[in-house]
Amino acid sequence: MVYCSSQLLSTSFPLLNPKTLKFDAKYSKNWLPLQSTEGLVKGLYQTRVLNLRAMQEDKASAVTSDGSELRVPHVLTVAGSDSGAGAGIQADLKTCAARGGVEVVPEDFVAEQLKSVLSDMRADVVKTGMLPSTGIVKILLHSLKEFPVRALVVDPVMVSTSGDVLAGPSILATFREELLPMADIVTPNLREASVLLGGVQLETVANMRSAAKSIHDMGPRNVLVKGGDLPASSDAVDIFFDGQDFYELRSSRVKTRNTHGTGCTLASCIAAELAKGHPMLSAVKVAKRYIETALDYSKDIVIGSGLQGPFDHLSKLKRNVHNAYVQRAFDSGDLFLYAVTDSGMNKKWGRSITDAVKAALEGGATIVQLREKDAETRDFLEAAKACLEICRSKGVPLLINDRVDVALACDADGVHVGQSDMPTNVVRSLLGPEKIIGVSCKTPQQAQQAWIDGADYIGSGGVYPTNTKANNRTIGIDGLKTVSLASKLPVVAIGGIGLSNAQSVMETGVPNLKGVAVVSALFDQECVLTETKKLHAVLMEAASRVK
Ligand SMILES: Cc1ncc(COP(=O)(O)OP(=O)(O)O)c(N)n1
Ligand SMILES: Cc1ncsc1CCOP(=O)(O)O
Repeated sequence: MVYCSSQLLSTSFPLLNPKTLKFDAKYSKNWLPLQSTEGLVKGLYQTRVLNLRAMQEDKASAVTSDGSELRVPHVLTVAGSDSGAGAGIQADLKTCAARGGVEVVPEDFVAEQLKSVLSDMRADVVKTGMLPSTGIVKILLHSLKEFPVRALVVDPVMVSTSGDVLAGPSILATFREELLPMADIVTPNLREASVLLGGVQLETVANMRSAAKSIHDMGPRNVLVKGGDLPASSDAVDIFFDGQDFYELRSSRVKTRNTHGTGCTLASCIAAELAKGHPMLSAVKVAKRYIETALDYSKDIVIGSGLQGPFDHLSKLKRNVHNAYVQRAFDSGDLFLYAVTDSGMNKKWGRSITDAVKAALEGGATIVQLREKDAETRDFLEAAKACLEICRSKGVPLLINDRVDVALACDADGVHVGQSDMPTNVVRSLLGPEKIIGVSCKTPQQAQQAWIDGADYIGSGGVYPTNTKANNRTIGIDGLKTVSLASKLPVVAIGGIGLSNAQSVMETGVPNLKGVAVVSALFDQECVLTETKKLHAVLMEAASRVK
């Protein structure tokens, strides 16, 4: 069995002497030159190899009874880290272990590691996974007495997915008698709960409740019996018992083979929430929701061909995991012919938003904004999703007017906001660095602020009077020039612009004025396609003159 000490050391102590746990050049001397000359990646694998190598080095100097040197074979693996553990350094380690190349780390070594980490980093919460020997459990308990933590989360890993019991009778007794009484929460699945209780059958939610109670009697402050393996259950039901009340925590069962590591993940998430200071029940609820979401995001991922596959822990950080679309970077040229929709106008002419957007794209629109002032949220979202598909097929960005929530929900390319909408810096923090943000500006100060707050472009106007937006102050061509000259961001002109005046707007000659944004000139017209084509031609003509 490989009990990899580098799990404990990997992130914090890359070049440690395993005996003293101090930095020791001895453990780097053979390694660093190789690393620097070969340009190898530093990181997890380096640590693991070093630890193995370090341990082996000490052994290599041992002498056998007949006086000859006991030479332990060394394998140096130079590879990447595969978090799925099927390839890379993890596969190398497992293979070496299988072939007799790695040994279980000595208990005093684990004790030293725990001491080093707990005394130095003052952990808030400790979470345990598979503990391979009674000695190591005892060392852990001893360390926790010496360096108390706020909470101990015990994931009693005792039965493998294939059903093998990983913990022998003596370790089981230590779990029951010593580890569980110190735990703030223990999180057995059905098989582990059954093993802890001496082999009782657990087949119903009622069984799970009595198991939670019996395990609680062993001493942990809280028990979570996980019912993922409960037969004939459409929900994933877990029973949480805090010694007083039972809570039946249900989530929908995600149909996927990618469930490898859910137990470790759930317990780690509970630990993370506790470390942040959250109460136990809410930590458990968050963890359960996190698992459900991550499983759902990863349900169709295909990695490996075994019975179980890994899921994507970082799905929350990646919007729309299923969507292979990679948004291209914003280009100020996108502002050339900016089509801004208006549901009232399209309704008046008897067409859907999607038909209107299709026609505008066909006519040459280079960016689209959905400005659906009267739409119900759900209809707006549906329209946005449909238009997004159309725009993406043409490689044209689609922005949402005002509604950051709608943009996030459909993963639109960005948002346009006005001076009384959500502040631009808040929009940026919600949307992240890649999305496009436009801001309406009528003054140089607003333009300066938009730049500071992280906008990508500004919309400036109304250049001319308009019937589309009520009570909108007109700034004229001069106002547009003043704002554009002051702006560090590209500018699109808006307000009352159409075939008759687009050329005058573009001929202002301010270099960062990149195009015109229009509503009625395209959408309050019988044929969107024709009008867009005509406006595109006018803009092209103007652009050729300016050059
Ligand atoms: C490109 C572009 N420029 C300006 C506006 C106006 O936005 P805002 O000031 O938020 O007013 P409403 O559009 O919300 O009425 C715009 N939408 N697009
Ligand atoms: C939304 C907006 N913001 C400033 S003017 C305006 C309306 C533009 O519409 P139109 O192009 O029909 O004048």
